[in-house]
Amino acid sequence: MLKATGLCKTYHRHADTVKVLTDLSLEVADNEFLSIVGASGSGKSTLLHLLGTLDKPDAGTIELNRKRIDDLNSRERDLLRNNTFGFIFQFYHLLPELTMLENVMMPALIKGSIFNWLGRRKDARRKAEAIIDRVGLSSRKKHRPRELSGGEMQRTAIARALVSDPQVLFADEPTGNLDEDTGNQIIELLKSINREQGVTILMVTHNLELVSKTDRVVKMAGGHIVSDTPKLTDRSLKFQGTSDEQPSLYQRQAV
Ligand SMILES: Nc1ncnc2c1ncn2[C@@H]1O[C@H](COP(=O)(O)OP(=O)(O)OP(=O)(O)O)[C@@H](O)[C@H]1O
Repeated sequence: MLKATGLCKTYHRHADTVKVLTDLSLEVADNEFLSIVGASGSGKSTLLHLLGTLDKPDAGTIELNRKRIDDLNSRERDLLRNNTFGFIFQFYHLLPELTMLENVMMPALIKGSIFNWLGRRKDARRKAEAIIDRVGLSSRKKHRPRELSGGEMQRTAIARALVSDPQVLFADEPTGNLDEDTGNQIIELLKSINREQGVTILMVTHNLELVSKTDRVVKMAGGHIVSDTPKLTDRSLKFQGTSDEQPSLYQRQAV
């Protein structure tokens, strides 16, 4: 349902040019939970930004449900991002002066027309409260972001991304600032959102432990996809190496 073909992206800064993506193609099916890995600077965030229409490719096309989305004007892109996509970033991007509940309500308030503002506010509040409950933060609704822990801020960011019922969730290092246990809680939350609500998730991460919990792993290097590992299950794993070696993720093969 999300299909990128022949994507190219070069950044220009003063006299420097940085060629980041070259002829990259990728198809992501509905309801997939895909992780994107690779060395720092390999273009993972750039790819996520292009797919999420936060930036435009220099060449190539991006389709969502067989419709081009790379050539939309800025108003059409805003609508797509508000109605169909959700975004979770490493640094949360919460508005500091708003309460946690208001932060979560914000996308639902922006969505739709300026008419019936009061009715929409009521709906947005009801929806936000249900999602806050889902992410386990009902007791923190009146807190400002500075009064929340890192894990709570990230769960707030997830709730905010979900409030407008996205089809696709883009997560850029969603556990990057969190300790291992909190990171695991976040990944379990993303997994349940993927399974129970059928939200397609594309996640950039450096954390191989988290990667192993996703359906499919795309590895990038030098502006290309260098490996694309399909869904792995315990029974479909074949380990290379001796039995007493711990197999790494990239030694696993789907059979
Ligand atoms: N706006 C920009 N202008 C100029 N260069 C940029 C810009 N954004 C990214 N780059 C460069 O493009 C390359 C790829 O960046 P990108 O953020 O996509 O990598 P990444 O794989 O996500 O890295 P990391 O794992 O460190 O976050 C880097 O060399 C980066 O310096």
